[in-house]
Parts: sequence; C-alpha cells; structure tokens
Amino acid sequence: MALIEVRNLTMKFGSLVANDNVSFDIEPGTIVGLIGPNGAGKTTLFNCISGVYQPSAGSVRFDGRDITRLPAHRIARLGAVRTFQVVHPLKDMTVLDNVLVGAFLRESGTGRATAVARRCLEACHLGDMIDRPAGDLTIGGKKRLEMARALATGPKLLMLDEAMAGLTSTEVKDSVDLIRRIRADGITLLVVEHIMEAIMPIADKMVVLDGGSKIAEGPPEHIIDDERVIEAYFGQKFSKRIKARRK
Ligand SMILES: Nc1ncnc2c1ncn2[C@@H]1O[C@H](COP(=O)(O)OP(=O)(O)OP(=O)(O)O)[C@@H](O)[C@H]1O
Repeated sequence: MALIEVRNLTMKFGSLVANDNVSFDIEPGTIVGLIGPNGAGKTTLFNCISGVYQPSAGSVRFDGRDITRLPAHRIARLGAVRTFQVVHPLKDMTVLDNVLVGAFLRESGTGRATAVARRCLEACHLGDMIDRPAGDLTIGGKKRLEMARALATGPKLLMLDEAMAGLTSTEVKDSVDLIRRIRADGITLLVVEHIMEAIMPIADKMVVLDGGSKIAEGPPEHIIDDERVIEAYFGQKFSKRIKARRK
C-alpha cells in the first residue's frame, strides 16, 4: 500500500487553479522529488497534503487513512510533517528549545523529549549549537534546525520545501547525505527542490508540475528525457548537462 495517495487534487484561489486534478502515489521508504517552474503549484500541493490548505476537490490518503480535511496539527500527529521554504525559527529561543517544540509532539516527558531533540540535532550537525539562540544560526543552520524539528516529531513522511535553496555547495552535499540517512532510517520523503544536481541522484521518482497540472511522473532517468519536462522546465542545454554528469 502506498504511504500517500493523492487523487484528483484541485486547489483554486478564486479563478486561479494552483493545482489541477493532480494524482500520484508515494511508496513507503522512497524519496520523491517534486519539481516544476516557479508558480507550478509545488508549495500549494505541499500545503494541501499537510493540511495548511483544504483542497477545493480531490483527496489525500496517508497510511490508508483519508486526511483530506484534517487540520495540519492532526496530520502532523499522524506522522506527515513538513518544513517551510522560508524558515522562521523562534529566534530568541535556544536551538534545543526550538527542536523540543517538535519532540513534545511524540514525547510528553521532558527528559525523553530532550533526548529525542538532542539526537535529531546531532543528526543535523547542530549538536554543538544547542544552547545558542536560534537567531544566531546561518541560513544553512536554520534550514537544518527546521529539519531537526520536523524529525523530532517522529514522522513517517517528511516533506521538505526547498531545504537546499540558498545553501553553499558544501552545505548542499551535506543536506543530500542527511536526506539519504533519513531515508535509511525508514522515513519516506517528498522533496520540493530546484537544485536538480542534488535531487536527481537520490530520488526514486520525480513528479513534475507545470501550470498546476502534473505533466510527468517517473524515475529521474526517464524524466530527463521527457520532451514536455525539457520544454517546460529543464531546457535542452540543462538536460544534456545533467545526463553528462550521470554517466
Ligand atoms: N494563498 C494564495 N492565494 C492566492 N494565490 C496563491 C496562493 N498561494 C499560491 N498562489 C498562486 O498559486 C500558484 C502556484 O503557487 P505555488 O507557490 O504553489 O508555486 P510553486 O511551484 O511552489 O512556486 P515556487 O517554485 O516559486 O515556490 C501561483 O500562481 C501563486 O501565485
């Protein structure tokens, strides 16, 4: 059984159709990359799956259960957790306290929640920053903090919205390693990403949106050759460059 089943999902803002009849599955233990040009509807789809928005039509099933109309906090409690494209840590709180907010979703005791939060911070390379105010972190640090907070909730599905945007190339490599390790721990990932060199090598499947509609779905090596995706997003030059790198 798929972990996520999106069926005929449509999201309208007035007359603007941000997601148009989108359907796809996410199998457990996989990494799915969600890509498409700016304004394609990727973040809106994230918001519909995670309960930030209620879709205008269609359904989302998670782990066999219809979650279409559930509020975000209930979906998070069931184990589908997202990060945001623009990170907003609680700047005056310490790095540890920021992650405790996530850990308390699954652990009610302070001692156990703290142990979970510390473990997630270590995994996200923030172990030596735990007592610092979150506002002191670099952009890369804030993005890792956001991941640590999401991981601390003990998710089955982690949805990352442009977790690598604005990072240095070394930080991007570290994030790719971290995503691989998260998957190895049995967590399924849905990743919105514009950095193709980062997402293509690790994704089991790509879903491509354009103008709100799904225009392609499949393994990265098929997506690279898809004429509609090349036209809408990659461009010929980019597609050749990516293919050359994969050889
Ligand atoms: N709350 C909203 N109210 C009105 N229109 C919205 C809202 N959120 C998104 N949109 C519109 O829906 C469309 C899809 O936007 P969305 O942010 O989902 O795209 P995206 O693929 O995530 O883009 P990007 O790559 O730039 O982040 C855009 O035309 C956007 O202006």
